[in-house]
Amino acid sequence: MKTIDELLAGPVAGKRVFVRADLNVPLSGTTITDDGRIRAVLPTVKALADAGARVVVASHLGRPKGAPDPVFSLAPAAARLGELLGADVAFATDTVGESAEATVTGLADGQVAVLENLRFNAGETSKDDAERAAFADRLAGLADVYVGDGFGAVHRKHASVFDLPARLPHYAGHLIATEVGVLKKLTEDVKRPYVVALGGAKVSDKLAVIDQLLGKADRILIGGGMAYTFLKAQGYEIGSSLLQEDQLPAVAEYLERAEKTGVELVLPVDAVVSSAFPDLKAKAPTDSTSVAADAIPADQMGLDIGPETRKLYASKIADAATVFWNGPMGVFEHPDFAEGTKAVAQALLDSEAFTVVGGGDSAAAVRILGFDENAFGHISTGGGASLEYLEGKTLPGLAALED
Ligand SMILES: Nc1ncnc2c1ncn2[C@@H]1O[C@H](COP(=O)(O)OP(=O)(O)OP(=O)(O)O)[C@@H](O)[C@H]1O
Ligand SMILES: O=C(O)[C@H](O)COP(=O)(O)O
Repeated sequence: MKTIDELLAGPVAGKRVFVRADLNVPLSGTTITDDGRIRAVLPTVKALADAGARVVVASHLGRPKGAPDPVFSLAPAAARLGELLGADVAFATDTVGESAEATVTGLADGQVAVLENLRFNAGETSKDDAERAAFADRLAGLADVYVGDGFGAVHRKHASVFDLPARLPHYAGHLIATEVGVLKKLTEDVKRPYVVALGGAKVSDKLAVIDQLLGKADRILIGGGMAYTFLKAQGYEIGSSLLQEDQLPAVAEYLERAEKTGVELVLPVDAVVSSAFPDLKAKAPTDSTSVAADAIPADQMGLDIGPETRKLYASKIADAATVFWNGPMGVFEHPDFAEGTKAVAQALLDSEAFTVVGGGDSAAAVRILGFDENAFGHISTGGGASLEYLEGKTLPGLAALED
């Protein structure tokens, strides 16, 4: 994989450099609640701008449905990037249309522009190769060189991640180089006991990862939204908690396999439940209570791991040599459901283990809940991406940078 250092070793001034970043930051309205992913791509953007490149930054944000949707605009991220750079950052109100073309044409050497959300175009995420290729062709028209630095999205076979680098000279940015360097160590020589804690809300993506992790980790602790599919597979009532019904047979098989192979697959023994999903903006107090995992009332939903589970998971982390944690244990954005995530973060810090925290929201949770991010071994900007990397999968966005 050629890195940006090779690009910077040659003449870059005046070149239009397309930086595929992951600016998928958590938002409350238009307010960015954690800018970690923007800060993470700064070294690449700054190095290119300082070398006189015309830097075109592109990213997705959230999961819009292939058409413009103001809720998912990258305008707040572009503004924040400008603040962090201490420079004016131009913003194109589309991705490949008139605004993008005019914005890129108007860039002077050393200036930075951000394009609107790539996923406002159906071609970005299309499963149809030709549709993705057509969109990638249009993106390629905006640049001379491609720098891949959106580590959080390298597991996606999307036009800007996979198809575009094939059309331009391509390099890995500083963030991707750093992320791969650290995660590689976990695949090559992992110190045991190796404990993986999984949570979050992208249940369908992350359940599949367990299949592979069963052959690698010594213990897997399950929290967040995915815990309820496991509890349901055990025959428990889970009320209106998140459920991935089509995965129930797979989850039952994981439980069986873990038992046979001696991997500890640890499930919550209690949960913090509420009658409704909380208002994350007003953060008004809720009717939350803690109940045993086998006693979730039919009209309630599980939104965090309970106090006994917190103790249990802390004890399972205490003697680990390596811990990889992806996905908040609960809806940490509301104080009534943040204790599980806090407890796991604290357990990582209390252990002697090499700790890796992966995921946009997981990393944000650590910072928002007041932990010192430098106290962890590595905070990865990728959740699904880091999990799939650890599985040993070929990631489209890394493979595309390789030749
Ligand atoms: N029990 C639960 N029910 C519903 N949502 C939950 C639950 N537990 C956690 N969450 C939500 O999960 C979200 C984060 O999930 P996600 O899978 O996106 O994690 P991540 O660390 O950002 O990983 P990635 O980078 O792959 O997105 C948080 O916004 C949190 O509120
Ligand atoms: O948050 C993430 O994990 C990345 O930004 C990828 O987002 P996605 O899961 O919507 O593809």
